[in-house]
Amino acid sequence: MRSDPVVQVSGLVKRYGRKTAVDGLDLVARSGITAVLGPNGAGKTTTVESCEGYREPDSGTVRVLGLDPVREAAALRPRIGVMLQSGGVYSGARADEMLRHVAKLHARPLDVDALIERLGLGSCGRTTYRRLSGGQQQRLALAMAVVGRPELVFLDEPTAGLDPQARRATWELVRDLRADGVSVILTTHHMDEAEQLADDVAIIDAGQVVAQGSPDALCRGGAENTLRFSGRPGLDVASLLKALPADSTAAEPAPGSYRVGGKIDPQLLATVTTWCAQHGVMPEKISVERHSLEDVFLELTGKELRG
Ligand SMILES: Nc1ncnc2c1ncn2[C@@H]1O[C@H](COP(=O)(O)OP(=O)(O)OP(=O)(O)O)[C@@H](O)[C@H]1O
Repeated sequence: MRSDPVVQVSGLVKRYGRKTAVDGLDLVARSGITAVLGPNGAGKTTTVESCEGYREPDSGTVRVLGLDPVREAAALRPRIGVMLQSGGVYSGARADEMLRHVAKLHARPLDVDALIERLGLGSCGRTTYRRLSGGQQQRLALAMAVVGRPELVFLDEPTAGLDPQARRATWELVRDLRADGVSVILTTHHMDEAEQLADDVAIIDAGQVVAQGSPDALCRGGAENTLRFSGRPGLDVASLLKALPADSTAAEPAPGSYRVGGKIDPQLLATVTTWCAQHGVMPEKISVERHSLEDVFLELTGKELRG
């Protein structure tokens, strides 16, 4: 059983003028890493900013570490770390100065030099913020969010625009945070990032959470999977289909290559092999293809991640 919620959002509504950005959203995040996925404009940033206390809900409630992020901001701020997509940094300040300054504001900061090294920022300590590359600015923002050893960190697209090496370094840091007992809420457009890092994934579309669960559960649940096998060409797929439960599909997309779609469970596998046995077919290369998180995402939202 995972612990008490670190974030609890109930019926959150947030409008910008006539645009409803968040539309009665419910979200519970527990300790560990929670990834928030959704197409462009789904309401991820608005939701996260409401949790950070930057936006006041039009209705609904938000609790972060049990506190109201707007009314109890003073108590909450020292306990959370926030990585913004941009801004919040004086562009003339040096990278290392800024990080040391933020570290001093906290009682038990991380070792600044180790953090700089960890994120590959060693070469740019004396560089002013405005002269850092986009990826370096990104990593500095991450360092500033975590240096105070918060209980909970919000990371908004922490690896957007990073090269593969910097992405991996960021993933390692996020995993270390979890190992240290820090909870992480991260928004991302990268399915592999959610699959690699998250204990829990919430998919947001049109201002609501449309699915939530572990990456594994999301891939297993709801979405149908595919069973493939090889056999001699020209098998009677109509006969196979008759043996299968309703709502299944059976096809021979290429000669001798068969695909069965539907709820693939041990019973269905037994039905297929029994049918093969009855028809003197030796099924070869039987495999079950699980849907990826990306498949699940597309199925639920009907949209590509970058819309
Ligand atoms: N300050 C604002 N004023 C007006 N509309 C806004 C504002 N901020 C966001 N919106 C609108 O609210 C909706 C939700 O935006 P939000 O930034 O929360 O989505 P998102 O899921 O984070 O998107 P993205 O993946 O593109 O960052 C969008 O339609 C956006 O255009």
